[in-house]
Amino acid sequence: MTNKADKVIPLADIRYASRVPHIPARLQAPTGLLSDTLGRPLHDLRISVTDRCNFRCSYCMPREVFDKDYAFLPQSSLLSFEEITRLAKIFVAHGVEKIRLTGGEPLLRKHLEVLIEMLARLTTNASKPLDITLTTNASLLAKKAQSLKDAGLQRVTVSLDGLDDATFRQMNDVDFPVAEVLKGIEVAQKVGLAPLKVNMVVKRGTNDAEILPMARHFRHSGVVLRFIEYMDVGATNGWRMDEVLPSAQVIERLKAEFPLTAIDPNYPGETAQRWRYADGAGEIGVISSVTQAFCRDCNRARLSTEGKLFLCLFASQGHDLRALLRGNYDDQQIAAAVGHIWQARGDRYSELRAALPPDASPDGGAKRVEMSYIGG
Ligand SMILES: Nc1nc2c(ncn2[C@@H]2O[C@H](COP(=O)(O)OP(=O)(O)OP(=O)(O)O)[C@@H](O)[C@H]2O)c(=O)[nH]1
Ligand SMILES: C[S@@+](CC[C@H](N)C(=O)[O-])C[C@H]1O[C@@H](n2cnc3c(N)ncnc32)[C@H](O)[C@@H]1O
Ligand code: SF4
Ligand code: SF4
Repeated sequence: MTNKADKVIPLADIRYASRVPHIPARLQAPTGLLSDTLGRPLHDLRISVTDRCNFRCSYCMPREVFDKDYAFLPQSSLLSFEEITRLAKIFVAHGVEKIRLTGGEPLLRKHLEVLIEMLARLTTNASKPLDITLTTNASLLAKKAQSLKDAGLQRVTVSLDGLDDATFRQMNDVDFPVAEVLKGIEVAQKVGLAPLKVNMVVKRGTNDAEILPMARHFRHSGVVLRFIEYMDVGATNGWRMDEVLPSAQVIERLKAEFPLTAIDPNYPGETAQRWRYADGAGEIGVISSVTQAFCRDCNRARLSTEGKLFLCLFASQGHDLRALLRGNYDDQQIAAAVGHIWQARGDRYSELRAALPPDASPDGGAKRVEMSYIGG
C-alpha cells in the first residue's frame, strides 16, 4: 500500500490551489507555521545538491549498481543555485529554521560556497540566522573547510564508519584512507565549523568492532559522535535485519567501558538520542531509525537535486517543484502548493515498518528512492 501523502500531487491540483482567490492566510507567504495531518511542523529542509559521489559505500551506493553505466542526473535537470535559494526562501517562510546540504557528496557540486553565501542571507521568521549545515564524507573537506566557513556555513557533519583503515577502505569501496577523513575533521574544527558531528553507520559483523575505538578516539575532542542503525533505505543495498545492531546494544557496549547519562534532545524531533559521558568527556548520540522509529516528531522535508519535494526518506515519489519554478508561477503560488503538500502529509514509514515482520514492507514493495538521490 502506498501512503497517500507519497503520491505526486497532480500539477492541475496545485494550479487549482494557487488559483483559489482566498488562499488561507496561513498559506500566504510569509506563512507562519504549517502542520501536517499528524500535527508535525515543518522545521528542517534537507537539500540534495548532487546525486553523484566519489565513494561507493556498500550500504548506500553499491558499486554493482552505481557503475559506469548508471544514469546519474544530467546537468540540465539540476536546480540552479538561484532556484534552490528561491525555494529555500519559501520554505523558510513556512517555518523552516535549519537547512542541511547533502547528496550524494555535496562537496562535489561546483561552487557550493556560492550557494551557501546565498542561503546565509536568509533569516528565519523570528529574524534569526538559519542553521546552515552540511553532511559530507570529508574527502574534500580539508581543502574546502575555510572557504565553506567564509561563505557562512556554521557547522558540518562528517560520515566516518571506523578507524581501522582496512575496514573503512572496504566500506567506502574506493580505497579511501581514514587518515584523510581525520585530516578533514581537524581542519574543519580549526576553522571553527562547530559543533562538529561524526556519523557512523553500524553494520553488525562489518564494523561493529569499531564502536569502542571510535568512542575512545572522539572523547575529549569536542566532536559529537553518533551511531546510526543501518537502514533499509533505497532499493539496492541488500538490507537485512540481521545486519542491524540495535542502538540499545551500542549503548550497552559503550556503558561497559564509559558510564553514560541520558540527556534531553536539543530540539523537538531531533533524530539522535543524546548521552553524556559521566566523566565530562563530551557527548554521543544514537540514531535508532529501525528499532525505535522517531516518525512521531519528524519535521524534515527533502528536496532532491532536480527539485522534487519528498516527505519521507523512504518515499517512492516526490512532488515536482521544478515544474512550478520553471512554469509561470509566482512565489506565493509555489508557497501555497508547498503548504498544501505539507498539510496532506501523513508519512511515517519507519513506525509502520516496525509493526510488521522484518522482511515485510509498509509500502508493499514500491521502489523507494535511493539515499544518494534524495539526500541522507
Ligand atoms: N529514518 C530517518 N532517518 C533519518 C532522518 N533524518 C536523518 N536520518 C538519519 O540520521 C542520519 C543523521 O542525520 P544528519 O544528517 O546528521 O541530520 P540531523 O541528525 O538532523 O542533524 P542535527 O541537525 O545535527 O541534529 C542521516 O544520515 C540519516 O541516516 C529521518 O527523517 N528519518
Ligand atoms: C547519503 S549520505 C550524503 C552525504 C555524504 N555523502 C556523506 O556520506 O556524509 C548522508 C548520510 O546517510 C548515511 N547513510 C547512507 N546510507 C545509509 C543506510 N543504509 N543506513 C543508515 N545511514 C545511511 C551516511 O552514512 C551519511 O551519514
Ligand atoms: S554515504 Fe555518502 S559517501 Fe557514502 S556512498 Fe552514500 S553519498 Fe557517498
Ligand atoms: S521514516 Fe519518514 S517519517 Fe519517519 S522519521 Fe524517517 S523520514 Fe520521517
